[in-house]
Amino acid sequence: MRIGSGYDVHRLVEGRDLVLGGVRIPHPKGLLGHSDADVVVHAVMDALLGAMGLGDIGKHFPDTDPAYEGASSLRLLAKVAELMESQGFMLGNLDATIIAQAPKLLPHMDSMRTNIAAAMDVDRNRINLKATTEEGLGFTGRQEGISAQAVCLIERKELEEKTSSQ
Ligand SMILES: Nc1ccn([C@@H]2O[C@H](COP(=O)(O)O)[C@@H](O)[C@H]2O)c(=O)n1
Ligand SMILES: C[C@@]1(CO)OP(=O)(O)OP(=O)(O)OC[C@H]1O
Repeated sequence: MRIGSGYDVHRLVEGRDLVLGGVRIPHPKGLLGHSDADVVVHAVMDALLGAMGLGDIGKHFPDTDPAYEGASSLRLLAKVAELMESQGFMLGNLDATIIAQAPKLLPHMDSMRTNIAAAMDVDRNRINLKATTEEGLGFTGRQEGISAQAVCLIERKELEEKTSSQ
């Protein structure tokens, strides 16, 4: 079994859509980035790549590559899931926290969870998402940006198959 952690931040600006977990959320500002800047999906990808010992998203999807301009981060997550498959790993579970003073994310959590599970082709019960405000403190509290953290466990597929057949 291997553990990975991920962290990402994007700045909130006017004139951009707010996309979190692949859900377009109504808000006066959106996150700035080369891709759709889906900060929670970025943290999830970094956790998975970290667990595999394969670096980070900047290494796999450089922000200098026009191919990723405006890219759906869920599509990049699907590529990371393919990489996991090719390396012989499966997801144990993953848990992520979105740190956002606003908007209220609870009503969108279920859709985000469904999207992440679908992009990875795993059961929803392996994914947990949470949100917290920063009680008005710091850059997230001032609504200058949104950050996200993720941790995951992955396991070698043959090990899982052996255990489940015992
Ligand atoms: N952007 C957010 C932040 C929080 N939530 C939900 O509210 C609960 C309480 O948050 P606190 O920061 O006051 O502890 C939290 O557990 C989330 O369920 C949210 O929906 N959207
Ligand atoms: C996703 C990528 C690639 O488009 O760009 P951004 O959306 O800017 O995101 P960031 O977390 O700053 O860097 C990772 C990049 O690989």
